[in-house]
Amino acid sequence: MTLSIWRYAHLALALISSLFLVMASVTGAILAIDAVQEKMPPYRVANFDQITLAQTVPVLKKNFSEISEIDIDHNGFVRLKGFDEESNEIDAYIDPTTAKVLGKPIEKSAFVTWNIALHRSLFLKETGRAIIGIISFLLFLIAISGLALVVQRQRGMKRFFKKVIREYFAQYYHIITGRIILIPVLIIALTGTYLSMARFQLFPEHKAEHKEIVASEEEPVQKKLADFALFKNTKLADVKKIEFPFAEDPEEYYNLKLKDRELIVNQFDGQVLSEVKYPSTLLLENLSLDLHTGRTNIIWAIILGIACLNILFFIYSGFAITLKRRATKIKNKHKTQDAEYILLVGTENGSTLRFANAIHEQLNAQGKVSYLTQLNQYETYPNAKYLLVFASTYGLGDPPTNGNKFLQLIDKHPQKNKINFSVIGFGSHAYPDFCEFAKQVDQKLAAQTWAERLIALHTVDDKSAIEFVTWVKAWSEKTTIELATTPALYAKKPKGLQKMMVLDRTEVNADEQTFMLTIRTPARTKFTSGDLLAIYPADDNRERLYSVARCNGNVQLVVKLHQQGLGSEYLNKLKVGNVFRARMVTNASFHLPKNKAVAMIGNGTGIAPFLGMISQSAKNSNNRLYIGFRQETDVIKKHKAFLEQQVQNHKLQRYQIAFSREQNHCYVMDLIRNDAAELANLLKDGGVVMICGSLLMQQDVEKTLNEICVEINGNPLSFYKEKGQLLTDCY
Ligand SMILES: Cc1cc2nc3c(=O)[nH]c(=O)nc-3n(C[C@H](O)[C@H](O)[C@H](O)COP(=O)(O)O)c2cc1C
Repeated sequence: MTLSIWRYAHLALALISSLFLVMASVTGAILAIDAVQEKMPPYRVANFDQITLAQTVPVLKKNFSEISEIDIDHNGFVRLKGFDEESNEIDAYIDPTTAKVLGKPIEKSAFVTWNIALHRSLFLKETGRAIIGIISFLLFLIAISGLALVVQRQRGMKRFFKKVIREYFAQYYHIITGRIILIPVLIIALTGTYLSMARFQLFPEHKAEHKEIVASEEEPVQKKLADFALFKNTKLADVKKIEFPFAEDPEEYYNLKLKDRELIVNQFDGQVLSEVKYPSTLLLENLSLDLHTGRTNIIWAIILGIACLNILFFIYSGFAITLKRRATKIKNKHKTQDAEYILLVGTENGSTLRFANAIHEQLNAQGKVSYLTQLNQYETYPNAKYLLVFASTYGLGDPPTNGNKFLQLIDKHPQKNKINFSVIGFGSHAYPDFCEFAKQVDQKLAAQTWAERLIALHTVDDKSAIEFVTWVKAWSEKTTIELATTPALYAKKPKGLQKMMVLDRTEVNADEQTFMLTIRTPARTKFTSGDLLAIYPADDNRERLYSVARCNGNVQLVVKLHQQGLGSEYLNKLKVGNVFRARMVTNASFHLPKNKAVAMIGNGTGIAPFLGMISQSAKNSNNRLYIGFRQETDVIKKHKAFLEQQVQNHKLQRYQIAFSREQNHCYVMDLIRNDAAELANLLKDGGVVMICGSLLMQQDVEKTLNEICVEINGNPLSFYKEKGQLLTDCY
């Protein structure tokens, strides 16, 4: 229940405000760049924060014949208005310690002024300002409801920053970036709201009203300005403006506007004649402006800019999540009262509905009267013979939102006839309470006098079509209703597949049971050696990944043929000229590092990405290769010739091959041990070790490398791993 309130609040608020938020975020990001740029001119002097008025005012008085005022802006730039010794009018940034003119005041560009107007009021004057104020407040509510959703999802505040289980891109990064950027977004929203409230004078207005000052009758004597206690104790950084006395008249004073108060100061002896403190609402308004604009701190301005861009990403990913949830719709041909088969679905993100729909459609196609609905729509079904419950689990083993009332509804609507029920739980072993809600439903139904369990509870881990088919078979057998048992029919079809063509292939090598494929991808496909080719051999969501090399712009891979191996048998059936559908997956953690010495270590098919990396290497690269095979075959002879060529081209420093089943058999570990000192040195000097091939080989290689590193370098391999000097791609 609580989840749904937060979710609907979060979504409704986002829907209402999204258009305005897009505009405010884009203009906000531009203004953040402007805030950073504003600080670029070198008008802020060194040690600005340490300079006192006693160091500034006398110097300025000496160098200018008349000063009307100085302004100190949020960048720490000091602007002086007055006249110089030659009576030229001055309005410029100056060095407060030397009185040197540094530059002319910078006017904001027309584009930035336009942006500010749009950001503050949408060009709608007061109405626009009111809208923006409301949107700021809505953003605050969105952030709070988002925070509540993440806390619920993570099962408590303490686990707020714990690992998020990745379901798909939009969902994952909505949460990940949301957690990081939450504080800046809350600050933007709160300060924006406060500024709008201040603008509409919702706080008492403040006017600095000084008491009446009576000038002394005595002839004033000018003390040294540098000796004024006030000037000595006041830092320039705490001053916003000083209005200078117009003439040497006892009734003319310094008017000092500090950050928190305003002072009237006697120009002859520096006495404070009147002091008015600003109210806290005004101080808060100034703080809000600093925090909202980032005008006082360049790093904060950058964070605000990133937060604005992130709000745009939230809008995109938030709507992507919503659309995904609503992707499958429920369609019924028959009425509830007539239905013999009642299918009830408990889903949060819609995938369970896809499975239920597939069964619903098959039943309808066979002329059965089937009715599909959500768990919370449960009622009495006068004609029902079969009840099928498809239930996912969320939170702490809780029901999904559309099933949160179901257990109570079972008590509320006892059925009149006997009904055979079957429960299928959808969940994930990544969570501790696997399919907990489905288990509760199964037990609750079993306790009803009208209900008879047809088959035991079945569970489906991570939307597995294969596990779902186990239930399909069991239910079909009991009911003698034929249902499709091909997993592919229930699986989500992978998206974004591209057509690829086989350009070349070798025969399967009899000893190694390996073969090499060269494949052409569509022209604009981006990939490099070390990336992965993803194929879907059964046209379902079962994916098989292969490490590839990029050779002459084509994909090259070495495949080990496994008996009844889904992926390898599929690839083995491909002939030159065949076209199939697949996609390239970027594997950035296994790309060849630039400008680093690299030791490539692998066995068997693990050579594939290395062949591409070597041919893609720059001349005189400090690469070496240690590779292990069973026997020397024709394909390996070809590899050898290729490697020889690369050594001559200075793309590979050297290579060594170990054959485990040749006469003087040796393993890749032996090669490593022989080169122990070199490899230890390579790691010590910041070089990288890349391992590709079997997991068993990886374990042995890491063990050997660890021994070498401890012995020679005095550091375990984990020391280099943490520094990203060990890259692996093993299977
Ligand atoms: C935030 C969250 C919490 C989850 N909690 C559980 C859980 O406690 N137990 C479980 O078995 N599965 C849990 N799951 C996994 C889902 O039940 C599973 O992915 C299911 O197939 C989703 O079905 P749906 O797309 O129909 O909502 C959770 C998933 C998410 C996103």
